[in-house]
Formats: sequence, structure tokens, C-alpha cells
Amino acid sequence: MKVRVGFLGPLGTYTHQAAHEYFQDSVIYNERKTIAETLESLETLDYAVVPRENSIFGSVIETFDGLKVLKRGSIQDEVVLKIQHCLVVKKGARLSDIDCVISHEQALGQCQKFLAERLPSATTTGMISTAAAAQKVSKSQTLNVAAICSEICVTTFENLEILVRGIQDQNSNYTRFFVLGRNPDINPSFTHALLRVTPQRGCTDSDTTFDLTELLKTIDLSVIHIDRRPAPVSEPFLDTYFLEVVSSSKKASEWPEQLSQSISRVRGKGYLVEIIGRW
Ligand SMILES: O=C(O)C(=O)Cc1ccccc1
Repeated sequence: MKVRVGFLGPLGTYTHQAAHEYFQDSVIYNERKTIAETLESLETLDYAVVPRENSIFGSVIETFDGLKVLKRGSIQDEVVLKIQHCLVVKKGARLSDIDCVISHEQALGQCQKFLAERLPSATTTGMISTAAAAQKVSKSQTLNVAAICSEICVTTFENLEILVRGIQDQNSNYTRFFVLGRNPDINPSFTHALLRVTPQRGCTDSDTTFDLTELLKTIDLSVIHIDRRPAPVSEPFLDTYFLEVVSSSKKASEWPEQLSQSISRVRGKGYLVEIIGRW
């Protein structure tokens, strides 16, 4: 059977482009409506691709909220895509017609300067993806709504045209995507891992305060990124930490063992720890 890959849809999203860059034409692509549903698709599909972070606007919150409750699969690789946003309108609309701009929160966040300078009175509305925004503009009966999306959307959906190209706040704009596998193909010489760490009540020395420095000392690996989201428990202000760790180049052969020892040490202090990615 052909390999099936879930992605944040519809066709025309940046996630679809990242998935295509990775898997090319060798697989069947299955769109999902949200990032949460894309991660859940690993219950039935072989792979899933989700955006992880952007160089202008930072981490993608929905992805980390989905990773908090990930039940099946793990991250096996990453893809980096250069992002060039366009202001896309219904054919015939001019900039002066636009009073509402719709897109994924990430795209709106990456184009704040353009919106403040060129469309200061327009309202903005978050959508589940950039291509979902383009699709909505394509179906709109009026000329007053614009989407921020990739230029591909103009050929994917009808009656659209590009009004302005390259509207992101910096020309250098990249998004990093995670590729997850249901039964991941882990590269034996992996150099990155993503740890999901949730402190449990009572696992900190002072009982009430969680001490991040203490956790990092216990981990004792090179941590290159930290993301934090509220933990999926009823306890208020208890957070789940996502720590991206990398092997130190000097002792590459000892790295898998170092990683498992680090995890045992952290578990020994009472934290819930899982490796949710190796690449
Ligand atoms: O909405 C999309 O097209 C996505 O794939 C999410 C996203 C949005 C903006 C930049 C990178 C990824």
C-alpha cells in the first residue's frame, strides 16, 4: 500500500509545500483541517507534517499543544522552508477596497509592519491556515477581504490575484517543520532529540516552586530550544516543557547513552519525561 502523509490543509498551505519537499511525489497526501487533527492523523496515517517555529514570529503554539497530548508516533526529521507571503485578493480588488485581512496567526504575525503601514485601518482575523484564508477570499462575494498566503494559492483557488508580493517583515523568513512518523524511521546517527517534561507536584525541592535551572542541571545535555505550554492537568500553572537537545560533536558515539542516562536522572527526580522525537 502507498505511504500516506497527513498535513495541515487545504492544498496550498506552507505545510503542504514542506511535506512535498520532503516526500516529493512518492506518497499520498491527506489534508487535515487543523494542526491538532494533523497530529491525531498518526493514529491511521504513516506520517504527519506540522509547522514548528518561524524565524520572525517564533513557535507555533497549536503544534506544541498537540505535542502535549501526542499518543501515537514521534518526530523523525525536520524541513526548513523559506516563506514569502503575498497579499491575495479577489480579482479586480485594489488596496483601497481592503478593510479585512485574514490568515493563519503566524502569517499575520510575520507581516505586522506591512499591515500597519499599508492597511492601518483593516481588521485582522485568524484562520486555521493560510490556504483556508485564500479559499475563503476565493468564495467571497465582495472585494473587501484579502488573504495572506503563498503565491501557490492563486493557482489552487479560482478568481484570485496577487496584489503585493513579499510582504513579510523581513526578507529572510524561514519556518521549520517537524516530520512525524507513526512508526518512525529513526536515523541511528540522530543528533537531535525533543524531550517532553512535565513536573509533578512534589518533584521540586521547595514543593511549590518549579526550578528550571535545577531541571537543566539534572538534564546536563546541550539544550538548544525551550518551549513551554500549560500542562494537560487540572493543577493550575503547572507547565509542560519541550526541550530540544543536541549531541555534543566531540563524543557523538556516546550520545544515545548520555541521552538515556539523562532521562533516567530526570525521572529519578519525579518528572514525567518522554522522548517525542529523534532526528
Ligand atoms: O497556514 C499555513 O499555510 C501553514 O502551513 C502554517 C504556517 C503559516 C505561516 C507560515 C508558516 C506556516
